[in-house]
Amino acid sequence: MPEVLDAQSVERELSGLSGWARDGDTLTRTWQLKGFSGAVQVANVVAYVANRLNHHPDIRVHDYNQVTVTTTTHDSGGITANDVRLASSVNAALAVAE
Ligand SMILES: C[C@H](O)[C@H](O)[C@H]1CNC2=NC(N)=NC(=O)C2=N1
Repeated sequence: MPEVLDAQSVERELSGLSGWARDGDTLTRTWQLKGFSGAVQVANVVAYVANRLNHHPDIRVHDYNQVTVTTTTHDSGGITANDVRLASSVNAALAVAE
C-alpha cells in the first residue's frame, strides 16, 4: 500500500503538475473546453489513463464545457505517489490533444 505523502512532498510534486492543486486529501484539476463533446472527450481520455494505471479518480463533466478530475488513494487514505502519477500521466495524454 503506497505511503501518504506529507504536505511538503505534495507541494514539491505539485510544482511539476501544471494546472493541478491540492484540495484536502485530493489533487484536483479543472479543464474548460469549447463545448460539451470536448468535455466528454477529455473525460474519456482521463478514464483510459486511469484504467491503464489502475488508479481511478472522480471525473465530473459539469457546467456544459468543464471537466473536473479529483484523485486520492482510497487504499491509503490520502495523496500518494499513485495520485501524482495519474495527474502527470493525464497531463501528458492531454498535451498530445492540445
Ligand atoms: C484492487 C485495486 O487495485 C485497488 O482497489 C485500486 C483500484 N483503483 C484505485 N483508485 C484509487 N483512486 N485509489 C485506490 O486506492 C485504488 N485502488
